[in-house]
Amino acid sequence: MNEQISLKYIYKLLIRNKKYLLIGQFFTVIAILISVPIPLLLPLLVDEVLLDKPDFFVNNIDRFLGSGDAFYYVALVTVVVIILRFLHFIFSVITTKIFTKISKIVIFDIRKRLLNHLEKVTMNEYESLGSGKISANLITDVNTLDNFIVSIASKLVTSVLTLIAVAIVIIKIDLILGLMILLIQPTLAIISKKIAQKTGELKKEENASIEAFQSNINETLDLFSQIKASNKEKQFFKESISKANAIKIASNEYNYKSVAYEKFSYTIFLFAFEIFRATGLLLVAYSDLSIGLMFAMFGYIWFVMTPVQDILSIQYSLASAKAAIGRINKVLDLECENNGNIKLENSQKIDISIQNLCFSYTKEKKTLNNISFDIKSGEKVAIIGASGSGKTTISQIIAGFYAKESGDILYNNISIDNIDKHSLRENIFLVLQMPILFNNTLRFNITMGEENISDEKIYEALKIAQLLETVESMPKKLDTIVGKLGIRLSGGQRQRLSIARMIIANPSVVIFDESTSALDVQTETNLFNDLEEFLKHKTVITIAHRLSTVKNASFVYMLDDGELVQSGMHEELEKINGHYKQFVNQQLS
Ligand SMILES: Nc1ncnc2c1ncn2[C@@H]1O[C@H](COP(=O)(O)OP(=O)(O)OP(=O)(O)O)[C@@H](O)[C@H]1O
Repeated sequence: MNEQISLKYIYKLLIRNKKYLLIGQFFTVIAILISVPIPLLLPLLVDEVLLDKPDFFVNNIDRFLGSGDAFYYVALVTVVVIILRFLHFIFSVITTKIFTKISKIVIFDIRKRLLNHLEKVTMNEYESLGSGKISANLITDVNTLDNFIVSIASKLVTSVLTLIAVAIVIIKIDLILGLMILLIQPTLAIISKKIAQKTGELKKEENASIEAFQSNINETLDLFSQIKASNKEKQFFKESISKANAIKIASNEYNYKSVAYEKFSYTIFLFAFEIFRATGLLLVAYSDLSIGLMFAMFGYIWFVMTPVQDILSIQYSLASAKAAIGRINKVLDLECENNGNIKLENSQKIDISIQNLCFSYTKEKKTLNNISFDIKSGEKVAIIGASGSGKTTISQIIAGFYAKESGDILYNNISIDNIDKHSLRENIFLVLQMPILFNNTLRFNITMGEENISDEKIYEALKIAQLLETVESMPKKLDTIVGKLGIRLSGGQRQRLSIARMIIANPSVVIFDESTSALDVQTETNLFNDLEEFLKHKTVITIAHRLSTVKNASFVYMLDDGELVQSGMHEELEKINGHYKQFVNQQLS
């Protein structure tokens, strides 16, 4: 069972970097020790220099550096404060660097684990989530975890230690003002977080309206010619205008309310600050708190703002991290391909035996029901049947894309369960009806990124695939970029490119799944003539609707609604009243 991602798992990954964590925390403590006294230094000069009550600072400066006037003391302490601030900056950068590095290592581990898992999941399982959700898990959710890990690794310890150190200092200076600081800041931080949540909701509404507009306008523009052809421009653009209007409303709400909320939360802070200031003044008037220490306390109220907010933000990022972990685990829950240890040697002769094969995409309906037949090595067979009868499904199961539900498929008498799927797919090549191409060069698409295939070999494959002239007429030839999903090539060119890909792969079993449906009959005939020599000793399974495409097959299997209803040679089947005869008659008529 795959270990799920959890907070404990993240902790385990973090602890693997124990050495760096400890170094990071060490620099954190130094940074805190440097920063905590800063708000105290200059205000103390109010008492010691301006009010002429020399104490710790002035006495020590006099003793070690000599005495001077007010400018001398103020300048000296200012320089010290600036140096401390600079050192604090340096140590903060060092700790940020260390903790960021640790979090990136942990996040890379998680992403790598997800990718390693995805590589092995079955097609059925992959389709249950879909590419959109999976890529959101890999990008957005893992980024959420990244933010969380940076927060806990760097901010948690820093903020807690800073607060403890400051609490000790401020309570020692004055109990009442100290407690006020420790109470005011968290309360204000909670209020402003709540307000931020409200703003967040408005922002979400604005984003949703923008997304709705974007998807609407994208679709409208993508299908512009179709819309024009149906004379429906007015209707579609009216819809786009109503989506644009929704942005106007949502955006207006967000923009003015977010500013109002922000100002509201700042005003509350100012109220609290004024009360705090008044308390400070009263304490100076009615207790022994000095004016300098009062100013220092004004500094500390600002100083604790960051650690308090950081601690609160950890709490919020914990909640989003937990949700992200839940979604990420859905990817890890996807079942892996049942991969066996037996490797099929490359280009060996393969006898295929399908035995009582059953398969369903969904619980409601059986797609393939109890199918059995054998294909001997080197045979040329055809699988035919009405649309939706299960031809593509069976070919994809034979090629090891989908896991069977029951029954078995034997390759040279070895069950598919015991075969290494990589070696299986190296021997069986499925040429699809609608090949999907990478937005890359023709060369990349034909070789699938393999670099040690010569151009000569590629041109040879293109010649057999009836694509040589087309490629040679392109200005950049093999370096031509085919566009997203191969948009710059016609359907027939894409199919022929996929056949060239198959020729380069040189498998022992080739499955043509409607792979020449977009070609005219003449090009198709030329293609199969030129392929004849290449396919001579290979097993060929052809799936097609056109009689002309399957007529070269020596044996025919006829599927109907997921069941094998007829099998035999063309000549035999033609004579029997049944599905095949019906198929032929339909084609002839
Ligand atoms: N990925 C999928 N998820 C769910 N159902 C599917 C999926 N692919 C195919 N089906 C369903 O399985 C049945 C068989 O589909 P299949 O593509 O194997 O038929 P086919 O005989 O190849 O059809 P065609 O000749 O139209 O290509 C159909 O009812 C189809 O709707």
